[in-house]
Amino acid sequence: MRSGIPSINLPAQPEKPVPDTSTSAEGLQAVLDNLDALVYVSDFETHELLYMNAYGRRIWGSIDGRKCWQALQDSDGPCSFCTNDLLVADDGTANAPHVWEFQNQLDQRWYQCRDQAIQWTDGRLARLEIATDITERKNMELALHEAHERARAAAFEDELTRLRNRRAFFEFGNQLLSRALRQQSPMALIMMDLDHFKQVNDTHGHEAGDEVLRKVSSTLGENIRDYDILARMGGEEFALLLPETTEQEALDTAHRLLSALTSLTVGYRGCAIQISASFGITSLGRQDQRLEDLLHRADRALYRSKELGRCQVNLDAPL
Ligand SMILES: Nc1nc2c(ncn2[C@@H]2O[C@H](COP(=O)(O)OP(=O)(O)OP(=O)(O)O)[C@@H](O)[C@H]2O)c(=O)[nH]1
Repeated sequence: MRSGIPSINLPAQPEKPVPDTSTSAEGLQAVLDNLDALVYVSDFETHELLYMNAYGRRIWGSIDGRKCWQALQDSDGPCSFCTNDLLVADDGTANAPHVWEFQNQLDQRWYQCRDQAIQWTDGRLARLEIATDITERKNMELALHEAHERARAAAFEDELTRLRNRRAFFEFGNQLLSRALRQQSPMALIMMDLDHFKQVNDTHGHEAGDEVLRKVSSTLGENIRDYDILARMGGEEFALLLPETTEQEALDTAHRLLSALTSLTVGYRGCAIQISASFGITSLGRQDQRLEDLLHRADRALYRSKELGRCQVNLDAPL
């Protein structure tokens, strides 16, 4: 029966004997020198290079009596990250191969290294390393990691002002609250809302309003401590959580911030925009368990500031 595969007739070739190099030194040399990976052997104690295949010699040059740290890393002594200690057990027997990833200092490429202790041809203990270039994969991993970190940071950042956003306020605020409760240390919260901000938008336009929000944010940021949590909670409302801060210190801070904001002039397309803000303050009370307890009181104090004519600071103390 005919199969569906067309057959071709090749002219008869005279049979040539193929030399069996599969186990000869020549054959092994050909394999090692065509390998797409670095293979080297060095003396376990002196670090002198005993062998390096063509892949390695192309990148790091010939062995020439050099030590592995001279040829491969161009360093002044044995590498601080040398893995030799991991390759031999306390009783002198060889451990399982140690596999790790590492960026070479000379060519800056990433390698996955597979290290093991072996007995060299003259009987001495040696280190065998086989290293494959994983730079492309590593760069992709690093790019992914960076993108992930950026996305994470963006999820906690207010896009317009670069301050922390509401989500970040609760995330970090709850951590600070837990610590304050545990250590029974003082803490205060200031809520702040710009006055008649709608008029800024209506008079100068939304972009001018955005510029005011940015300038207000940087002014607030310049007037607080590194460990205070400042966040834009939405619109023209800001929250400032002050760890290790008493009620009186929070009052002083709020007055200082109010003064900084009322002295601020925001320039926008030839216009000088002046602003003011209302503040509400509270401090951590004995019965408080949640951030919302403080937010509720600070909001009430802020509302009072608005009701009493704006551009002022009011306090709602805990029971
Ligand atoms: N430019 C700009 N405006 C915003 C943004 N978010 C909220 N707003 C505006 O902020 C204004 C808030 O107005 P209101 O809630 O009436 O408050 P207000 O005018 O500040 O009045 P009081 O708070 O009572 O003093 C509105 O006009 C919103 O459109 C923003 O990201 N950019």
